[in-house]
Amino acid sequence: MTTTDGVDVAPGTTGGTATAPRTTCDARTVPSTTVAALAAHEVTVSYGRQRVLDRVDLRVDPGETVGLHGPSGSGKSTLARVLALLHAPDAGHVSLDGHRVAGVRHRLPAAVRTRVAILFQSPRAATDPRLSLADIVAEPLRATGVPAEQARARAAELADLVGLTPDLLARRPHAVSDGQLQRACLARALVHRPAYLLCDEATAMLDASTQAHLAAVITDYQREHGAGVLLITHDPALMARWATRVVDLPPPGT
Ligand SMILES: Nc1ncnc2c1ncn2[C@@H]1O[C@H](COP(=O)(O)OP(=O)(O)OP(=O)(O)O)[C@@H](O)[C@H]1O
Repeated sequence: MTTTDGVDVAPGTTGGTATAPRTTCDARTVPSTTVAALAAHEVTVSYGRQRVLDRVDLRVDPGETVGLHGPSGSGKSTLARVLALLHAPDAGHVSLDGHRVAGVRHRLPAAVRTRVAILFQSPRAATDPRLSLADIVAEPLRATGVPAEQARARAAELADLVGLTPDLLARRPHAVSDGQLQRACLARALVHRPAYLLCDEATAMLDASTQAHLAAVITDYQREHGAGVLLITHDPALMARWATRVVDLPPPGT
C-alpha cells in the first residue's frame, strides 16, 4: 500500500469498469472496483446507537450522474457527507481515484479535499451571513492561499456562469433570495474545478426556472470537465431526466 499526501492506495480499487447503464440496485451490492472514481467501501455510520449506514458501497465514475434514492432517514445525506470528506465513517473507507482517503476536512491536503464539492439543500445554513456573495464564492480560494486578485477573477467568472450580477455579488445573504444565494453556493462549489460534485437536494427549494438554470450549469460543467455527479433528490422527474443510474438505499432499520 503506497502512501501519498493524505491518501493511501486502496486495496481492491484497481482495474476499470465502464460507466454503468441506468439500474436500480441495493447500494450494499454495488461493485466498487475502478481507478477513476469516488467510492464508498463498506461504509458504516452510526449516530449514538442508531446505525444509519451499514456496510454501504457506492461508486461515482467520472462523467456519470448517479442518483441516490431512498426513504427519508435512510442515510442519503450522511453518505453524501462521507463522500464529501466531511464526515469520517465508523468503519469502511472512501477512495478517490484509486487512493484510499485517510482523514476528513482540513486534515486532508487541499489537493485532495478540493477534488470533491458538495451543494446542500439550504444555502442559508451553508453560508456565513457576514460575508458578501462575492466573498462567499471566493472563500475556498482564499482558504487555499490563492492570491486575492486571482481569486476575485475566478469568482467573477463563476458568478457570471451562474447568473449573478455585480450588484447581487456585493450583497450579503439577508439581502438576496434563496435562489440567488444557492447560485452563489454553486459558484463556490465549482470554484476549485472539482472532479466530483455531490448535490444533496440542492434544487429542492427553488422555483422551476432557477432549478432548470442550475441543473444546466451543472450538466455543462460535467460535460466540459468530465465530472462525476451524485444526485440526491425526492423529485422523480429530475431523477429520471438526469441520473444515468440510480442506487437505492434500504429503509432505515432494515
Ligand atoms: N448529526 C446527527 N446526529 C444524530 N442523528 C443524525 C445526525 N444526522 C442525521 N441523523 C439521523 O440519521 C438518520 C439519517 O439521516 P440522513 O439525513 O442521512 O437521511 P436522509 O436519507 O438524507 O433523509 P431525508 O431524505 O429526510 O433528507 C436520520 O434518522 C437522522 O435523524
